[in-house]
Amino acid sequence: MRGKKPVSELKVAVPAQETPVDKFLTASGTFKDGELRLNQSGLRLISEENVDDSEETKLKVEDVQLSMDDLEMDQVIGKGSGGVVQLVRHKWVGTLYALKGIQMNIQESFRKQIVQELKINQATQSPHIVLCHQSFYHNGVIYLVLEYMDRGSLADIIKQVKTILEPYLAVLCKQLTLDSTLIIQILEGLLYLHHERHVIHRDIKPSNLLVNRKGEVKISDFGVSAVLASSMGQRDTFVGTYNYMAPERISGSSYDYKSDIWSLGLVILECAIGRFPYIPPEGEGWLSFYELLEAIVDQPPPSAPADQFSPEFCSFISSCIQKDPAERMSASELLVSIARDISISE
Ligand SMILES: Nc1ncnc2c1ncn2[C@@H]1O[C@H](COP(=O)(O)OP(=O)(O)OP(=O)(O)O)[C@@H](O)[C@H]1O
Repeated sequence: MRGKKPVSELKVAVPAQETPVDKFLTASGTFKDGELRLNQSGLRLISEENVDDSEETKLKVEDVQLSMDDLEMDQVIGKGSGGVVQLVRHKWVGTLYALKGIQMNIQESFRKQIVQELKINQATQSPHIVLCHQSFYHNGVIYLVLEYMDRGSLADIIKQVKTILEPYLAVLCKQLTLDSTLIIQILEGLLYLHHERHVIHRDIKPSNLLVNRKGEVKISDFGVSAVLASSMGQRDTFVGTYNYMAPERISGSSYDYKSDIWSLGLVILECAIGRFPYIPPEGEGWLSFYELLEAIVDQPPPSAPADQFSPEFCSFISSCIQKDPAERMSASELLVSIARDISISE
């Protein structure tokens, strides 16, 4: 291809950090330097005589290793047990990312090893999983450069709207296209993790289900906690909330993909009724968090109130929240059953 240079020959005159962005960006937001064009859609080489717009000539900005110097902090958008999540902007290209910092009090060599493992783990490609573009290590903190989900998490949404209406949650909604419903999107994400990546997420909860303005719902934190735990030789040490954990995990039995389905059922029920489905004994709060765990293991599972929700929705919830994993449906079985319900209703 005429005019196309190997990437290794690229010479980019990087402006000094103090230089204002508008000195090297055109009004349309394109950075120009000789044959180089850098804009919202990525990095391109353009021969003066032969402008080739084919996909092959495009290099995404995420294909080049990012560092802290490339990113401009905007604001803190969340806080997890590992550290804060900040909204950041790529200084040259303007793309927004969620930058998650994980502070770990472990040896530097260990942290570098974890970043290496995370890079291998970045192969995830599913429209239903939050993309981790890159990871790097900076000043004692491991940073993940994540796809920015601009409507935050389901936890944030539940706080704002109290309940999410069944038509949006459920499947039998004529106004919405099939794949726009929340349940189907999460199930597709789980199907990908379980069947293609052969991993259990282990931490499905409202704050790990992120939403964007296009109405897409994606599963986040996939692999990150698993990689961090395994890198530290603590695969079974769980940090986070136990509220959504399946009974077989709480009681220390062996568990499989179905444990994610239990968590999904509880999350969807919580979205529908506007509160965590397990309620403490009348007039009391949970005396301790062990009481809640005991209730999950010993009590009958919660269900969707039949007088408020459709039989299909109630049956979906009960197919997920079965205490015996053998009785619980898998992601693929749930998707098949939803498709069957839809075809019957049409
Ligand atoms: N990619 C993202 N886009 C937009 N907001 C995000 C993104 N990732 C995380 N957040 C926000 O940051 C919050 C904290 O996320 P984080 O993953 O650090 O912790 P968590 O899942 O809430 O808790 P834990 O660390 O216990 O798992 C989320 O609830 C969400 O509001």
